[in-house]
Amino acid sequence: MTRDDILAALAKVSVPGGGDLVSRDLVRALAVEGTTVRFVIEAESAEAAQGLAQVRDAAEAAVKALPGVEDVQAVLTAHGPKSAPKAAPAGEPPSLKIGRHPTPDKGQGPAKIAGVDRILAVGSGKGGVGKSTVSSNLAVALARQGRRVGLLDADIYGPSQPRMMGVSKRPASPDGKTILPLTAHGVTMMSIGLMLDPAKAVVWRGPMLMGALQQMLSQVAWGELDVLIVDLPPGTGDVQMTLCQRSAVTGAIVVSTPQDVALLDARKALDMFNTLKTPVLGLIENMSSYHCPKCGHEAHLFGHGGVRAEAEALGLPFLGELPLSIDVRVAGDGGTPIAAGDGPEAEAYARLAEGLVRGGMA
Ligand SMILES: Nc1ncnc2c1ncn2[C@@H]1O[C@H](COP(=O)(O)OP(=O)(O)OP(=O)(O)O)[C@@H](O)[C@H]1O
Repeated sequence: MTRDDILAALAKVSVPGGGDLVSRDLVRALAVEGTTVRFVIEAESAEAAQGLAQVRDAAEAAVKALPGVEDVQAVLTAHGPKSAPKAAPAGEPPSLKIGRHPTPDKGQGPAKIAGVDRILAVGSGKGGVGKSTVSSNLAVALARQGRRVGLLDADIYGPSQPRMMGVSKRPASPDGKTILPLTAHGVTMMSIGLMLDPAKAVVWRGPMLMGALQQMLSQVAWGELDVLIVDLPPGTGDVQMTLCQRSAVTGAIVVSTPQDVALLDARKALDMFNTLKTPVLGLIENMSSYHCPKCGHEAHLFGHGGVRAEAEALGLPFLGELPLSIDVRVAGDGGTPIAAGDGPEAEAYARLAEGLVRGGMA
């Protein structure tokens, strides 16, 4: 059983309004693991998604009928805001030149992004604590709650959102100036990883990357958004400074694991946001607890509760804890964030998103 076999089966599933799942380009993040097949059907709008429930059932049945397939999981999602621009056809290079020297700050102060109500920066003191995973899942969880959400991958040194959100198309730039973002799992998204030839990116120097970040902030046509989530690079560097000084960032969220070493670094990130006068909206503990899938025993591999205690000590809100789970990694690697499905991890993200909406942060 290959991807092509599965796509051939999905091409036989008709869609209301004409065509089939493949010819209408509705299948995303197709993943085959052993005898399990996972994919996402992404409708053009929330209304269209409602009418596709039967199509999803038919798609699952069609794939399940293939020899060698035992389990099929199809998730139905919708594009975000109706006004979201259409993506460029696959492979079409943008006419825009990305990457240039940054323009000097003329002292005009932080700028708002037209149509965007709030900008939330997600940072971490050290790499690998799950900042990108939290950013993408939080974006998807908020979109599932009806918020209009954008996700900017500002991790210009190692962009991971295209992989985590299952997007690889190049964004279009019809006028050579405006960049049209893409849509995935109900989230409007943009990443420098979508604009660059990966082989060339590595030879870029800092200033060129900073110029590219400025372009992403000022030239992407985000449309109307309740919240734009910005996935920062780890640590405390130029990107954080450029973002907080040039854009009207509503606030920052700092992600940490519970270990002491991670917390030590998280404090540095908190100090940096203080220096930049960006309000810290709260802390999140990732990789908090682990439930053994075999026996259900709960373990705390990196400790537990350290981030909550740190937030209390600093007088900052503690926004929530997210479990360590292999499914979170597999989902992220497969291009469908775990928050797009059901289960305890998706529920943890839904609770986190609810808290942010209740607090007026998203
Ligand atoms: N709660 C979790 N459970 C299991 N795996 C996780 C969890 N959170 C993140 N991961 C995995 O840990 C790895 C690092 O996560 P991620 O890339 O989100 O971290 P990051 O802090 O953004 O790192 P970077 O420094 O590379 O930007 C990824 O493989 C991700 O799938």
